Amino acid sequence: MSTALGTPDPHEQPDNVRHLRPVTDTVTDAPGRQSSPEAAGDASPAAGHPSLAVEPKVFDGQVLTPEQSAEVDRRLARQALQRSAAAAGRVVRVIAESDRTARLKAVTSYRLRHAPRDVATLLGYSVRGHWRWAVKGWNWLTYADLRSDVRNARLAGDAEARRTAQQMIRDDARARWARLAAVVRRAAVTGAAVGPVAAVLVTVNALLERHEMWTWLAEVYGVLDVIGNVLRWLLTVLLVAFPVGVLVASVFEGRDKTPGAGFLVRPDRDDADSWIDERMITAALAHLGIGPLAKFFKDGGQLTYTVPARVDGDGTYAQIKLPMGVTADMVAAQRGKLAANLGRSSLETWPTKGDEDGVLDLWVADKGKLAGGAGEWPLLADGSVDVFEGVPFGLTQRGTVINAMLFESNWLIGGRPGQGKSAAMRTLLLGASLDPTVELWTFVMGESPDFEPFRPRLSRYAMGMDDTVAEQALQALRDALAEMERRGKVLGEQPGKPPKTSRKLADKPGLGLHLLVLAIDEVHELFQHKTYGAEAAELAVRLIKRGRKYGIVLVLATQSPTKESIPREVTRNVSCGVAFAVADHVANDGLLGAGKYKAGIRATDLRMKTDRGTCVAVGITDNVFELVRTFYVPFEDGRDEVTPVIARALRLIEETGRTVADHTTDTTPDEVDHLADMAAVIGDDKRVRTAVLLRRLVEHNHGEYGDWTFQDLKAALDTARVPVRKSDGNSVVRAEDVATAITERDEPAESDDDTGPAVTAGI
Ligand SMILES: Nc1ncnc2c1ncn2[C@@H]1O[C@H](COP(=O)(O)OP(=O)(O)OP(=O)(O)O)[C@@H](O)[C@H]1O
Repeated sequence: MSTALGTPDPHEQPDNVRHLRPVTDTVTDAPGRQSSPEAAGDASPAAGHPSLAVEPKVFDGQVLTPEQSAEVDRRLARQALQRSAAAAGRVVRVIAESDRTARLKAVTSYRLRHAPRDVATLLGYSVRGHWRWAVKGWNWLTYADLRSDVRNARLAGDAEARRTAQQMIRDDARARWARLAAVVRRAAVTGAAVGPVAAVLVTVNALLERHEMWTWLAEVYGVLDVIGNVLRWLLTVLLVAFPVGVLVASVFEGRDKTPGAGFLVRPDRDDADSWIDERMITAALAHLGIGPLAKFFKDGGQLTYTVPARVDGDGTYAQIKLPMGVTADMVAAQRGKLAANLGRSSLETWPTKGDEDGVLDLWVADKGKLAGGAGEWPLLADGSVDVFEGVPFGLTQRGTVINAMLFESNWLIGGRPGQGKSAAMRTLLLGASLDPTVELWTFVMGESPDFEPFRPRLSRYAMGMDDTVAEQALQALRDALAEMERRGKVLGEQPGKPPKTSRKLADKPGLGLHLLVLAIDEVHELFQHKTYGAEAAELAVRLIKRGRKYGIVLVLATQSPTKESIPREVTRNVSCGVAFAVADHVANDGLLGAGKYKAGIRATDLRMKTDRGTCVAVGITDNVFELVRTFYVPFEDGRDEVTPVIARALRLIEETGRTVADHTTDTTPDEVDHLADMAAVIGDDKRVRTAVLLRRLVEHNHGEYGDWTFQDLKAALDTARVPVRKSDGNSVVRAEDVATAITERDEPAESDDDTGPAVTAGI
């Protein structure tokens, strides 16, 4: 509802008219904004000036209901609030701006106050940076890093690593001089080409004025002048910028905390948690409860670290000269306590005797590093082997791959049941099988299929609990010994003083000087055999002592490395001892050698199951011992990764034009050649009585004929079509009949055989 009103008197408003506004409501609520003249000026009391005619104003208004009026009030209140907030914001901004200025002033004055200290710090960084550069330069010039490798390798007794580092120094020096020579040569060639031209230009310039020169020559000089000016300018800039740049770079270098100058900073390590340093070792040793050691520390003694704690593979190594009255054995005896003091498990802590009784070699594994297996066998999918270089066997505690030597090395592998002996032996033989010249004889003295996939690659193989296997293993030892004699003669005829079995000789098929590996699993069964044990032990000892030189080696595995089951001479003379988890110090020293347990080299600390596949080994590297995580090539639970490797090994043999030497003799009773045996035992006799023939057969091969009766003999003769004749009332077998039977049997084979003898692996 709208209404037109007369001259407004704001004090006299009808009740229901609370707000009257001009039609063109130009009055704004915003402060500072101009109100319209009608609203602001004309409606003011000044309008009542006497000289001014009072013009009645007409307002267009609206009569509001109380609710609408309340709403307008609220809106006005909100706008007033917003105006106040905006005003307050402006005040805060002003304060803040004045704050920033104050802060700037404070910071500037603080910086100025501390300027001398800051400059000193920067100078300090710069000096340190220059020092680091000098050290780096010196290290580079003197091959300090490689020399340190040589020193460490020498201390560790690692001849191979030492030789490698020394060779690297020589190679590096040669390359460096060659580079220098190349630079000098290039400079000389450039000087020879540019020098004369420059000399001519300088001379001409000195003798002639520019206007006297040909125009083009003067232009050349003009260009040269410009280039010269630019270069001069650049040089001036550089003379200022270079020192500044060097200063800035040296400050950055000085702030760098990464290892560079080795003795200024500790080597960076990812596994900071696992860090073991001399301080921790000293504290751990001080709390072992060893009387003389505790007294030494109490009296203020300081340990001498002949090798300071340093990263060594997956752990830390240190060598310590122990004080008077303390031996390394005493520390080794407290291994558990030492491990606890260092926050490690026993298996991760290896205190052993150094070069002398009073020198402690300590190697501590990084926490949890030994828990992982060795990973995939490097030759699983690809590759061949030079057995004279070694076979990948496992990872050392330092995390490096061990190339185990089979050539000239006899092995004794032992440990409690199910800890990985056969698997380790399998890995060694698998590696050897990938050298096409290697001949493998394998006997398993128990019912175990561990080596079944090897069959086609083996020249001799027998597996089982019965006596025939023991007999064949014994025969193999006898034959290996005879082979050794033969090789001795062949080797003696070779050039060289004295000639030595080598890769070169092994590669000559006619000589038969290739590596012959005779592996016997569960060998204690053979050595303890009541009929064949004594002879087997004697032959094994002779082979171990003398066979190496002729390329014949034994790899023996056993669950029971006691002196009753393994001859002492075998234990003493094998070069590589491998102990998986063992029960006691007797088994430990039986495998690793006398005194090893006392010296801290203990497979007793390996845990059944948990440390399956991990062994302590001696003789497989130049180090006193190795803790080895062996590679595992599975052959169990329907998983067979051995057969493909054997197939590859056979292909390698084929590619070299060889065949697997087949010396397989009588792997089962049925394969015994009865006729040949009869011919052998009849010898030069024309005929022998059947009773004599049977007796001689039993003597000849007890395993095969020991339980034969006359019926068995008769049946065998019938099968071979050899008649039993009568002579002076006795039943006899004639040599002539046996020979005829052999001829008739072999005839078809002989007629087929027109290809000549095949070259056999290694022969
Ligand atoms: N290097 C390894 N890594 C992982 N597991 C392994 C390793 N070696 C062996 N094993 C596991 O241990 C089991 C037993 O291994 P293996 O048969 O070689 O033991 P063993 O000591 O020869 O036992 P036994 O004395 O009974 O013949 C294997 O079936 C395998 O599961």
